[in-house]
Amino acid sequence: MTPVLQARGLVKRYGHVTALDGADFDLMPGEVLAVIGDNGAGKTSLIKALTGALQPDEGEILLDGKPVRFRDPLEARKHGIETVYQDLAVAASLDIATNMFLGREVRKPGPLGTLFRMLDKKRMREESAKHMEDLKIGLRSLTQPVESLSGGQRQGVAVARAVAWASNVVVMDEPTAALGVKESGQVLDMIRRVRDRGTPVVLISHNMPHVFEIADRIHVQRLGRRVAQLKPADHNMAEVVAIMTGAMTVTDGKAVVADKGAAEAIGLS
Ligand SMILES: Nc1ncnc2c1ncn2[C@@H]1O[C@H](COP(=O)(O)OP(=O)(O)OP(=O)(O)O)[C@@H](O)[C@H]1O
Repeated sequence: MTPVLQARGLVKRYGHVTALDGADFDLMPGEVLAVIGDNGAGKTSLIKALTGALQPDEGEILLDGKPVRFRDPLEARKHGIETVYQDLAVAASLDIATNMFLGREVRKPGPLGTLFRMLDKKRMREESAKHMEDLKIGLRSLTQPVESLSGGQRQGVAVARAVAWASNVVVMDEPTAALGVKESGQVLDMIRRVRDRGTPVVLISHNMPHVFEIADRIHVQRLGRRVAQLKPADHNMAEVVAIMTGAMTVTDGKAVVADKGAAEAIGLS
């Protein structure tokens, strides 16, 4: 099976700091792939390179097996790759339907739209309502401003927007970081629905229980490169954390102690 999105040997240097040091990446069709790693492991840099927000110094990116180069996030979006950023890029004072169509406004048909640039608010509301329903995001009214929503509902709007436009990949950077238990649960449900719709999801997360709950596979990033690809069913959380920190490595699909001192320090071995 050809990966939907792939990277080979990505390198990104910031002066003396090497954020990406030959990073590989593979996202398979229809999966939720969690990207985990310690602080500074290069998760954000990897995701930025894959979504056009950063230009790698070396390496290549392939979409459906074909080499691509995204000069900016807009170009990645044109290729069906949508990103939900941690700092929720929703416009708080605008209503939900307008947020869904931000940057992609639908104009009225005929001269009202082409000459007078009038927005087709009705159509945008109807389409937004359909997307919200698809993802089971229960909102009373799409004309309420986003600032009147709870954190989880705002996240819902950001996710729904990404999903609505993503034809290939949805990338989410810590989507549950700022949310409570119930709201996190709703976002995880939403991610499942996106996957069930057939769109693969890349999820950066520090939250190991969430990763284990939702991911089909885990990409472990360490010191600027991918050090393991795992299935949550094959490992327990302690092992995965040990691999993330370098206390263990994966050899022939099995986690083995690589650094005895570090492994003992986290209660393994
Ligand atoms: N714009 C930048 N200028 C200089 N150094 C940078 C820049 N962006 C990232 N870095 C450095 O590159 C390394 C990787 O950073 P990156 O943000 O990709 O890691 P991360 O795994 O996402 O970390 P975190 O979990 O803390 O967000 C770090 O050492 C970081 O300080």
